[in-house]
Amino acid sequence: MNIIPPEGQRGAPAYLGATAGMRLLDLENKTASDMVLSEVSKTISRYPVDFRGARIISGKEEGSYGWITINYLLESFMKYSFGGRWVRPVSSKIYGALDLGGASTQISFIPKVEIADPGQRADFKLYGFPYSIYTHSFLCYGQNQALKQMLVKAVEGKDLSRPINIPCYPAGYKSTIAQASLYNSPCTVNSAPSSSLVQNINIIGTGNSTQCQDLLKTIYDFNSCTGKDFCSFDGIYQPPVVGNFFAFSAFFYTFDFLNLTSGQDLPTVKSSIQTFCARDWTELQASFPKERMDRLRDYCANANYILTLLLDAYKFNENNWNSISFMKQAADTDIGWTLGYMLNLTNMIPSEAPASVRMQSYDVWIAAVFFIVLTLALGLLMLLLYCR
Ligand SMILES: Nc1ncnc2c1ncn2[C@@H]1O[C@H](COP(=O)(O)OP(=O)(O)O)[C@@H](O)[C@H]1O
Repeated sequence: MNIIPPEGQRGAPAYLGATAGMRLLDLENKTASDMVLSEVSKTISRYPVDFRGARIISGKEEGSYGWITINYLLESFMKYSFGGRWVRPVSSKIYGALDLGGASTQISFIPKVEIADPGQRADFKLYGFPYSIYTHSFLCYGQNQALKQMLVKAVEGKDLSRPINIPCYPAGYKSTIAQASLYNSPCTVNSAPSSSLVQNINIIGTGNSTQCQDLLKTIYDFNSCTGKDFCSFDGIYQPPVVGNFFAFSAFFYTFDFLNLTSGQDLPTVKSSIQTFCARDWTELQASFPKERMDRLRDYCANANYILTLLLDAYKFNENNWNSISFMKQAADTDIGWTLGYMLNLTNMIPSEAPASVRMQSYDVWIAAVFFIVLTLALGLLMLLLYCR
């Protein structure tokens, strides 16, 4: 309400889209998630805007709208050639999107090969050109749920009366967690032991990147990809990654905190994360007194999670690592699925190329030069005729 001028508020379309946190609640307790949506709808309806509804968007929508957002902001879809024709954009100029949330993560890009699984394909027609993108959203692999899965794996089969070492937490970090809290999500509930979950578990951080990555790799099911040609994990089809990517939201937050968003190569990234993880917890707190404690504790775990997700799951490697840009914004606008959602629902991106289009500045410049030359030539001709 602060941003939209009062005279524009009543006509301003407003939508609420909910993502993976609500998808999980919907699985756990549908009545509760319906109540949340109905309450937020009631509240937003009281505002003087054109509210058009609240709903949980699908993972496919979340992945697709993130991809639309970045390419819209970078103007990858718009190719208008001199002469007034729209030409097909160069596909290498179209970016892939990597989004990491709290409860899910999305990967979307235009692959080199035909997309073999229609379940992971989204088709669009934008400005007159068709696009088929590969997109997949992994529920339970957002960073909060991934770390919960990591803790479950760390305590599995251990004697819980003794302290448990957690290599993903900074060296010297100590805490006590309720056993039940590890299994209070649809992402981990099926791993709960049959005994009652009443123990309190003492955990100790050991800050070891290599062991942390080994532990994190156990949360993916790579076996279900055995024998499949193109597969990331959990048996999910994924063609080889190709082209340039933007990695945003939590990919950015974690790498920004570790000063790793300036295009560092993979060995540098790995060694920075290793050094950060090995730092003593007391010293870390003293060095970052303003940082939220839970975030400071999780940066080591999240950074290693990002490495395993990009390298082991999505199969980026040392050669194409630098095709990933870790960004928060493009064209001074925050990147995420929300802008793409809005552009789609308000039909801001036409599916057909506009019949008449504004001239691009380059074309205007050429036209101006042409006009001046023509005027001068005509002037000279008239002068010549007059003198005769
Ligand atoms: N400024 C920040 N610094 C570090 N981590 C953040 C920041 N903002 C959000 N996060 C973390 O990034 C993850 C994704 O956040 P967000 O994109 O808001 O969530 P979601 O996509 O699940 O709605 C969460 O784990 C959240 O705790």
